[in-house]
Amino acid sequence: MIIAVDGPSGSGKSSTARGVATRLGLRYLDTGATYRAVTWSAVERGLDLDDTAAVAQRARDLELEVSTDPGRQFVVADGTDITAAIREPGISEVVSKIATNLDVRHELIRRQRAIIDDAQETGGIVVEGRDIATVVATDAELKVLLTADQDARMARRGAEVSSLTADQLRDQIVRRDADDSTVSEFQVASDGAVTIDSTDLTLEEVIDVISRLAKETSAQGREL
Ligand SMILES: Nc1ncnc2c1ncn2[C@@H]1O[C@H](COP(=O)(O)OP(=O)(O)O)[C@@H](O)[C@H]1O
Ligand SMILES: Nc1ccn([C@H]2C[C@H](O)[C@@H](COP(=O)(O)OP(=O)(O)O)O2)c(=O)n1
Repeated sequence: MIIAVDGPSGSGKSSTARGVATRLGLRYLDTGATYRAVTWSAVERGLDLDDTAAVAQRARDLELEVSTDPGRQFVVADGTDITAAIREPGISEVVSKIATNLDVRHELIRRQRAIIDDAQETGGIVVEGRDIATVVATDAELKVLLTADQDARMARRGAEVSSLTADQLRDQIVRRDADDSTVSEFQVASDGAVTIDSTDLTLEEVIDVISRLAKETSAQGREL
């Protein structure tokens, strides 16, 4: 089984998807981490992030390992553990430049699909990002568009990274979503996707709803 969770920044995709995977005994893939890893590597090498060909070459050359264990997340790039480094505000500020590079997307989608294929042999995977239902795994059995209103998303991110100024917070949520929307459709539900508005739901409630939908979907599949 593949469960796709897409949505804007701060809607709760990572925490919800990880919670659902833990509860249902599935693997978990944070596709945003792959874009962050390429960003980290390009910055570390001092590449001009506007040089799309050079950054795309970096994406192809990068040796990347992304954990799919929902209980033990890590990202290793060219032998360096960058699990914490990719969450730094400096990476969040520029990651959209890399995520809007279509050659980078091509390479990372290829890698994401290989990880998803591997996970199918162990029962399935919850995959979260921006384009999972529409591009990466269009055959996902369950597709969720997770939303929350802008104020809730900014408040959540602010609570998570207390050092951010109001301007930085707005940049990370509003400006980044606007830039990312130019290459992926994650503001409107695609065909067959269920929209869950998490503004007034707790994390546990969202995990409950998606887990229940997954069980229903899987039971329907067995009846066919
Ligand atoms: N339904 C919810 N209610 C309140 N806080 C939430 C909810 N879902 C997630 N959060 C919190 O909001 C923050 C951002 O969530 P995250 O999963 O990183 O979002 P995304 O992956 O969509 O950017 C985290 O601190 C998380 O614990
Ligand atoms: N499938 C995906 C996943 C992430 N991205 C982009 C969108 C974001 O700007 C970056 C980082 O994604 P990530 O999910 O880590 O971002 P946030 O958790 O919302 O801060 O990558 C994408 O374009 N496609």
